[in-house]
Amino acid sequence: MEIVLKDVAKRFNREILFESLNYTFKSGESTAIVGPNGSGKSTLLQLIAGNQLPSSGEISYNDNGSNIPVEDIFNHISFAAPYLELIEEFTLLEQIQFHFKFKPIRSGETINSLIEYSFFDDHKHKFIKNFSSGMKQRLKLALAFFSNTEILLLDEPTTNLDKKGSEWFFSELNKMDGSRLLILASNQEIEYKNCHSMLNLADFKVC
Ligand SMILES: Nc1ncnc2c1ncn2[C@@H]1O[C@H](COP(=O)(O)OP(=O)(O)OP(=O)(O)O)[C@@H](O)[C@H]1O
Repeated sequence: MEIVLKDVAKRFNREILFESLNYTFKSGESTAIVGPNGSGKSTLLQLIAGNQLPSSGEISYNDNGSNIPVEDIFNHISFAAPYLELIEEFTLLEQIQFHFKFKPIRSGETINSLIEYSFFDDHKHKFIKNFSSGMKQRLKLALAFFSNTEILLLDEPTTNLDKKGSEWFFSELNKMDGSRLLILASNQEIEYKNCHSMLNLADFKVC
């Protein structure tokens, strides 16, 4: 899998976040997207996920020589971010079952193994609306890690996680399937220090 950004620019009204962005993300590689607050890290993830369109330029997705249309890329992506919502009216179990109706679960894993591995055993029937912000973030990450998708997008992954949650996150990140394509947006070096490469949006800011 390759995600190719060709001359990508994004602006909101008169504010140009970045332009002339040329970059190729590849399977088996992890890339950190860094840059100051407001430089467009989250926006770039939204473009890559196909949730927003670039103002100019092109994003293409190539899987072993065949092009994946942007409207299908959702099937290949797991995306965890503090601003992406869970379904508050669901219980934990319902949320997980619902998620895996759309994305296959990783080989060898089950809903129960996800619950156990992510320390949710005592919360199976608790409503998402009653989860703490750290529990919600841990659940979003667990759903992304346990989904059998080629592309993993993470935005500020340790937001709201306590020490145990952060340790859990880093151990899961370390044992991630090496064939996945990881893009991690962050302001915190501890989150992205093990990424193979870094894309600094400050380098693509219009002066
Ligand atoms: N839908 C929108 N309409 C108008 N402006 C927007 C919209 N979404 C984002 N922006 C603006 O784009 C800029 C980049 O926002 P973004 O959240 O992508 O930055 P970021 O690098 O992720 O920031 P942070 O480090 O604070 O998380 C900000 O100035 C933001 O206000």
